[in-house]
Amino acid sequence: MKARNFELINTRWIGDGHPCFIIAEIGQNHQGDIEIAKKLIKMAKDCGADCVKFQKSDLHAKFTKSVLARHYESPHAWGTTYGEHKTFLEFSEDQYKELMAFASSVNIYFTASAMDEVSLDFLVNLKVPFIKMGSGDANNFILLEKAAKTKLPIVYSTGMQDMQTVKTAMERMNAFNPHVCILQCTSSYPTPVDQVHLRVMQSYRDHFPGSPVGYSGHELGISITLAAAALGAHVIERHITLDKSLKGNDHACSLDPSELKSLVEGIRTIEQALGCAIKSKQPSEEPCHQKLGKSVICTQKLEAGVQLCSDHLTVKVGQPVGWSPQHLDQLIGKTLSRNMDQDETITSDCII
Ligand SMILES: CC(=O)N[C@H](C=O)[C@@H](O)[C@H](O)[C@H](O)COP(=O)(O)O
Ligand SMILES: C=C(OP(=O)(O)O)C(=O)O
Repeated sequence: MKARNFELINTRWIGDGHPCFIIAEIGQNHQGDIEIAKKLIKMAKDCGADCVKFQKSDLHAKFTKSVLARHYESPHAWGTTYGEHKTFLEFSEDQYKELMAFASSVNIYFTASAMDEVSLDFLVNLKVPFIKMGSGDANNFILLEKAAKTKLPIVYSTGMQDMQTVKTAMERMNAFNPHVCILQCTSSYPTPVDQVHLRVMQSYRDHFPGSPVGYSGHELGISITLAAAALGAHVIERHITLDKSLKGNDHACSLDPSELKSLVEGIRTIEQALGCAIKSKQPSEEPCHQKLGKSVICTQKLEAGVQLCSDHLTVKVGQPVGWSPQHLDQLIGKTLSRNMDQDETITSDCII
């Protein structure tokens, strides 16, 4: 069976046997202001996220002229046309370099989604450790293949797609690159609870046995994302914000600092609680076992040399804790080494 893990970043693996990798998606919640972007990077680090992520576009490579010229009437618009709006939110290549250096100075991983071929080339040159492919490109096989050919690991989000498209996309990427992590995602802001479908993660696990599987969420709050972690998500991505009431399409469904901190703490607690699949008595159970654990007990006074039969034996809470009830059958036919009282616990030294 293929191992479901790979090295995402030098020494940091994702997948089975490794901690959940938590991506704080800054996206365009920086309001086009590099100082706010730095505050968000610092906030993500302080809250315990593993990585910050931006969205890199070359507007003429990503959008047609008519889309850029389209009137953008929205309370979240930063310009009168969609082009003006997106230009306002786009950082320059030098600003990306500055942000990457800042992330490195606060010791958090940095990457961005490559939203077109020009941006992919730029991010590769920038030497981001892995490439995020967002849902807008989840069916853009040409760009996905180009990303795969860079040989950088890929985190691939799958909003707005069906299973057949996702399967084809994975095949096309895996032909060049085995290191693709796939995220369940619904691209609505905020996502209605009944359109989240965390169970898709299990379908991805079944269909892509060599791939880590995670969740990129746009719902309100943190409980659904915690559930994704409890279902074993290897990677979690959520948008972050300094203030949910700020202007911008994504702020309302983003996590503020207190939510991000709670999410990270919750994920780390869940990971510990998921533990391992081997059932065994735990060290912390010993006091309860000593107080309430049952033992095999004599039903009557018995003399040394008696051969035990089932009528001689019952199961009760006794002192000391002795012969375990699950092994009661092994006592039948055994000879007592000493006299025993009614209600006395059988211990291993009571039989020959
Ligand atoms: C699918 C996709 O790319 N979604 C992104 C990631 O989740 C979003 O952050 C969009 O960039 C954002 O919602 C767009 O908002 P506007 O159109 O107001 O700039
Ligand atoms: C759109 C993006 O992500 P997702 O589809 O996971 O929301 C992105 O990373 O730019």
